[in-house]
Amino acid sequence: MELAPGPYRNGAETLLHGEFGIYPSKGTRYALSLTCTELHIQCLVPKPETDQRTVVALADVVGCHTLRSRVTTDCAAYFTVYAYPLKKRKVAMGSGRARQRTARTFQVDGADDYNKNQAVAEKWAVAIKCLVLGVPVSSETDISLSLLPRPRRLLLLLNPFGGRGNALQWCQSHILPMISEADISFNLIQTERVNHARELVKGISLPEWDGIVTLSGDGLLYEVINGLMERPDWEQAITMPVGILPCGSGNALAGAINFNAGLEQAMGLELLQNCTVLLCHAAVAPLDLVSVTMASGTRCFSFLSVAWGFVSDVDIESEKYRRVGSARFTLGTMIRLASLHTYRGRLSYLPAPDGPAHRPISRSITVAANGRLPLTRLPLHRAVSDMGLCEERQAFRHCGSEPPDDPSPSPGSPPPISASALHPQSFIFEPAPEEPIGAPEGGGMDTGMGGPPDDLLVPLGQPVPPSWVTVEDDFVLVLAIYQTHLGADLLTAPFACLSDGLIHLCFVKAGVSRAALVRIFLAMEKGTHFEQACPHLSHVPVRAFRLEPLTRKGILTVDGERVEYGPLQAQVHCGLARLITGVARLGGSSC
Ligand SMILES: Nc1ncnc2c1ncn2[C@@H]1O[C@H](COP(=O)(O)OP(=O)(O)OP(=O)(O)O)[C@@H](O)[C@H]1O
Repeated sequence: MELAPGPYRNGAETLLHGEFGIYPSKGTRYALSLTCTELHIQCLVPKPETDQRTVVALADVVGCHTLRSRVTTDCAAYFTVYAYPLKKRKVAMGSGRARQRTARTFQVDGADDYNKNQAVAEKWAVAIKCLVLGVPVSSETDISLSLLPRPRRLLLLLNPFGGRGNALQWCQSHILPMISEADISFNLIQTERVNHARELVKGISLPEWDGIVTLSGDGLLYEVINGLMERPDWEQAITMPVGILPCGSGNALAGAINFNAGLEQAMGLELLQNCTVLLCHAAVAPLDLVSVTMASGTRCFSFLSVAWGFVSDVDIESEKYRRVGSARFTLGTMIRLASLHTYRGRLSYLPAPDGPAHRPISRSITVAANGRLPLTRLPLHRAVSDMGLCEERQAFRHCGSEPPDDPSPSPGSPPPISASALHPQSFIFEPAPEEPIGAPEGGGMDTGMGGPPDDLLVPLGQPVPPSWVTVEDDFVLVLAIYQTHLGADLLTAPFACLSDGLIHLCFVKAGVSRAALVRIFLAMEKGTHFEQACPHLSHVPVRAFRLEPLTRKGILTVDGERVEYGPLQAQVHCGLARLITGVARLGGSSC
């Protein structure tokens, strides 16, 4: 193998260059070149008639493993690159897209000595893994194992009843194989009831985890965020990277993550695969949270939206059509359109000054009277984890023990995940003993909720400050949204960013025709609804708002979860949480 420091193609620096065989070997030889973004594979033997080159985008790669043959006389070493490129495929109703697993195994055989070949294979594997994880590598870098961070440990929380109830099946068939290839250690827990995830995260020992990932819709992540914020050490807890693998029906945050990564709008399995690939890439970005306070004094933290009127009506009323998946919203929309309601209310808001708001959050650890963090370390029994798998692979990789006859996992076949690893009853978790568990009806929580002070708000009983704007009117809908997506296929606020410090207050006033409303929602799929200049639709970027329903009955939701009906107010806290987005941006990091 030789290092080729010069530019390769399009000015991209070549980090590594080498000539290898392939497994299974048929005498074919390839030249491999690795740049920061791509792996170029050029066939050398047999010589192709044209300059045929396969380019693997590292954005589609999730991991790379080194392998050794069981045949002791084989002194070659091997490395396998796992990638999931998007492929067009024929589906029942036309054509769709899906990611297709490719596992290419290269044979390093330049030396007569296994150890020398192994060193080369490891160098390639480390370089590829560094690039996938966003660890900076250049042609000057001395590539060695020490560059790699230790494998991540993720707590996976799966709601078996989210969406159409596919989460467990998709987890086994798509998620676990991919994250195992990415060397992610996991502990998978199936939630058993409402607020179970919330209780779990209140009791975990933070240093044991590099992230908490929900496998469901947005509701489960809402529980996780609020569970973290309920902890006495919330300031520390909320810096825990959180992620979402969409198995729900709305999947709004997953839609936003997909959009943030520059990927084409996706639904269902394609969205899940996109988000799992991004999860493997580890990059974390700040995420705005909005503190919502209700008349009862209940306070909760929201990452998505507050909705009243048409949107919350459809969301809650369509719950009964859950079995049809995301189509429940289309069905609910048609039904709601047929009996369009208007709601009288008072909407007050503090307009945002021009430009994004990046107010630093002061963090100070809440310490108990004895000077220690007021949390007990609790046992999380690891009956549902991949520990066995990881240890096996580790031993195989570094000691060369138990090498397989066939070092290459056959393309398309995921690594073996034991079905018993997914047994629904196989974990025990003790909730934090010092705090009462459970929340008031409506998804909120008691006033003991931690979190930063809402310095822009005055108590709900008092008039809003004079700098606020108030609109009293009949509304068809009021939607405060802070992410781009209201559902995986609803690009409601295309201008929103994960941490712009803005609440995008959107409202539609009474008088809008049904046809105009349909046009707005149809255009929302592409995010072009504001271009229609509908006079009834308004958008104001704000820092805080107060909503006072003057109609006696109605539905209010926070992140799609129903909350108590009545006045509420909210303020944004810029970048309070951390979201696994998989794409490195300025100010981001890795989990
Ligand atoms: N085992 C369980 N049984 C019943 N409900 C559960 C269970 N686990 C979690 N939940 C609750 O299910 C609710 C809905 O879950 P979630 O929002 O994640 O899925 P969804 O509603 O299908 O998706 P979306 O919010 O994207 O529409 C959550 O509020 C959560 O509290």
